[in-house]
Amino acid sequence: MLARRPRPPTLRAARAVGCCEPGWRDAGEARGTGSVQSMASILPASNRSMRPDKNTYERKRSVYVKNPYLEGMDEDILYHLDLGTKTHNLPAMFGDVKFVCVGGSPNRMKAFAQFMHKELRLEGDGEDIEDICAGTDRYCMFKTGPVLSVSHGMGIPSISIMLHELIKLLHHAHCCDVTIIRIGTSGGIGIAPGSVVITDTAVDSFFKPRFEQVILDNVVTRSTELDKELANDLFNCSREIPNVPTLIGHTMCTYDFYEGQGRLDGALCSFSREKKLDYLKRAYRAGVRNIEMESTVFAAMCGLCGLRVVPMSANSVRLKTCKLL
Ligand SMILES: O=P(O)(O)O[C@H]1O[C@H](CO)[C@@H](O)[C@H]1O
Ligand SMILES: O=c1cc[nH]c(=O)[nH]1
Repeated sequence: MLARRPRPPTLRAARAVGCCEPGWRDAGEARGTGSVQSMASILPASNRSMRPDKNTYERKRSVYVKNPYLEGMDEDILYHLDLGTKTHNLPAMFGDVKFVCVGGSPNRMKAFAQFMHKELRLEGDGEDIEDICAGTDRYCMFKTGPVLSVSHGMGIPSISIMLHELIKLLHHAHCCDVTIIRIGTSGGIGIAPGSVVITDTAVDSFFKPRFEQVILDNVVTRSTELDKELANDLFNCSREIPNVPTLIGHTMCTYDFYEGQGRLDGALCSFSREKKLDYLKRAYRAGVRNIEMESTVFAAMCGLCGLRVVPMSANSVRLKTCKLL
């Protein structure tokens, strides 16, 4: 581990990522305990290079967009966030953002922002924190100090629309050295219910570390490389938290909650219980410890645009350890 730089005073007290705070659970999903991670301990710590252009902390790592058309545009409207470059002063509103935490549900992300507000000991109780995207009901966004908490809905298409606009927002706001963490739920494979999986590799349904984006009528394969040092930092933080089993493992990202994850209780099911078990066991042998629905595109897009990125999910159990024997 490389030597840490001194932390900004506003963040010294940051204790973060409260997955077990009120609002963490969605109706209908049985989930166990979440985790509380120390965000203070994962402040920009390294001078190691990272995609896409080997920038270092000493030189500040900007949030990139990779779209030659954007620069020539008179105005950029972030439709689904209800924000824009002409209607809002994005640098003033968001220029100090250092951490972005995303998750599927609006209530969870609001509860998380309120939790962070208290952890950072900011003025007031944070209960009246406002949804910055209230003008649209697509996504919710809350800001407390340097932490942005954003909902992304379910699945790759939903999170990818949000990420396009979020990344442009961070770029327009001139943010640098931004860490992004998905604090989600997942189905665990061969691990204790309620444990938290910090993803080291996001894989697709074929257990491959890739994200296939259809662009026009081409399939473009993108890397799902994650920030291993951030994953290790988060894991080290988890050691400070009793009673929340935490591990680092591969996360499988599927396009569907039911058939895609081997569920027998969807409206459609064309495979046997044995086939399901065989698939989940093969996933386990490939290093997969949990399943969710966003990690590959999250890794691919954020990695390409210069953010430190890691998905992290608390899990209910899809395949019990005893079934692996
Ligand atoms: O808990 P969130 O963040 O919504 O994520 C998980 O839960 C949803 C399915 O219930 C999928 O989006 C999956 O990735
Ligand atoms: O995608 C998901 C999310 C939560 N739990 C699951 O089993 N799968």
